[in-house]
Amino acid sequence: MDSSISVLVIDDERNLVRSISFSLRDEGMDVTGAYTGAEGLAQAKILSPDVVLLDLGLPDIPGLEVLVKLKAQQPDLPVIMISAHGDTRTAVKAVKMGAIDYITKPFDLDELVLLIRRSTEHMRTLREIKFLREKNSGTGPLVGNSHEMAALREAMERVGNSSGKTVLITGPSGTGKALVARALHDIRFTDAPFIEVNCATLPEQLIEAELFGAERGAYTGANQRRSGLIDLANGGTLFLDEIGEVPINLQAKLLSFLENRSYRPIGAGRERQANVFVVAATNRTLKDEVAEGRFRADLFYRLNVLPVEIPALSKRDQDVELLTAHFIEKSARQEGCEPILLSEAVQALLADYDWPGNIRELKNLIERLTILHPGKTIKADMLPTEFRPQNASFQNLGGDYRITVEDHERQLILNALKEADWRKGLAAEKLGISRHALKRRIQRLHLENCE
Ligand SMILES: Nc1ncnc2c1ncn2[C@@H]1O[C@H](COP(=O)(O)OP(=O)(O)OP(=O)(O)O)[C@@H](O)[C@H]1O
Repeated sequence: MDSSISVLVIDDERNLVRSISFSLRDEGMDVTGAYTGAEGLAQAKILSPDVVLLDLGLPDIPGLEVLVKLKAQQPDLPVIMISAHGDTRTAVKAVKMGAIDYITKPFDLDELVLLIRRSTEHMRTLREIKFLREKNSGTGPLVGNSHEMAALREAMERVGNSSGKTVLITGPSGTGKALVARALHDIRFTDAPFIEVNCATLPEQLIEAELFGAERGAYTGANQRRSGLIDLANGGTLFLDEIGEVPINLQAKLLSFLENRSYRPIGAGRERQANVFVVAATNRTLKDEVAEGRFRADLFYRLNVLPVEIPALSKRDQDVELLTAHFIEKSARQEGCEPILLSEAVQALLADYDWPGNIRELKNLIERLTILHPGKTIKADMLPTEFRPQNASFQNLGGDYRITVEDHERQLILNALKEADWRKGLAAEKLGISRHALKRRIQRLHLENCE
């Protein structure tokens, strides 16, 4: 029951207001009716409702004008427009002017209930993001409300405010290592250089000269003295991204620099000093690299003094919803369009997905959907194929999309579990998903007691 949702219906058709009120109250919502624009505006001021249903054709003030006034009173109030059949143009205009969505008369009351729930949920998430952003302004633009994220923020505060000079950030690709590196720099310094070096993209022959610098004539083509990036980072941060890719023959020189912050540019007679905070990052397991002989053990231990680990997104699925809402808002701002909305089926599919490309994959997906379907409600068949459950039919669904997908999923999972004699690892393999994803689905579909 949605006892916490209060709805203001502004429409001059008294019968319609009555039947809407009846249905919504049945769903546990608080409903107030207003029959003119002026009355609606006054009620909105007194009640501060969670959502407003606003008719476009009111007798006293045009619906669009009421919308503008409502948004001026309460900018983040979700307003759903009610449009007459054939007036889609004005309804679309209203959405461009800030309404969250519209529904056309005659409409199905179940559809209206869904729309209200989705709109209030969307608004709640946006408010939560705003709140978290303000709360976390000390640790930069990191979004996420999972325990893992809280632990990460704590570790960052500790490391950023410590006197430690070397940090190693580890985590799979796309989890936010570069973002964390920048945030650590921002905690430690207010106005200092932040120099980023991607050790994977620099050609092996150039990396030494780039990092340490070179004297004129030190090698063929060195026509003038060249400052190294370490020199440029002096007094600030040197971010060594993809540290696992540093060629083995350069690792000793790097180690020596990390130990005493002194280095010798190529061809130079004397050593130089640089006071830099070194933040290194890798998506490799450096211990394995050491075991395989590709990474020096002493360099690994020197780097690993202050480790910061970022877990894969699949290990903190609690963050998916907030990150999704964050990227929806950001992409809409970037594209200058209304934010997309996600249907319940899509929300369920995103929550279940394993995100092998982590946050980068989620960000790219939302950007793509925003560009392709600006301001639209995203349905399951608009998602790339990897998001859709195998063998589920997406044609001709008509009814409750989520339930239909869930039925397919439940049946597939039960079949796989039975075939695998209830061994989850084997069943997950048959389904082509991870054991972790299978466990989550078993919980969501309440299949725990079927064994
Ligand atoms: N917690 C977060 N909140 C908001 N945005 C995030 C978060 N984590 C990552 N991102 C965004 O996701 C994208 C990928 O992050 P980033 O480039 O920092 O990952 P990475 O771990 O350094 O990846 P790689 O190992 O491939 O270099 C970036 O656009 C980043 O801004």
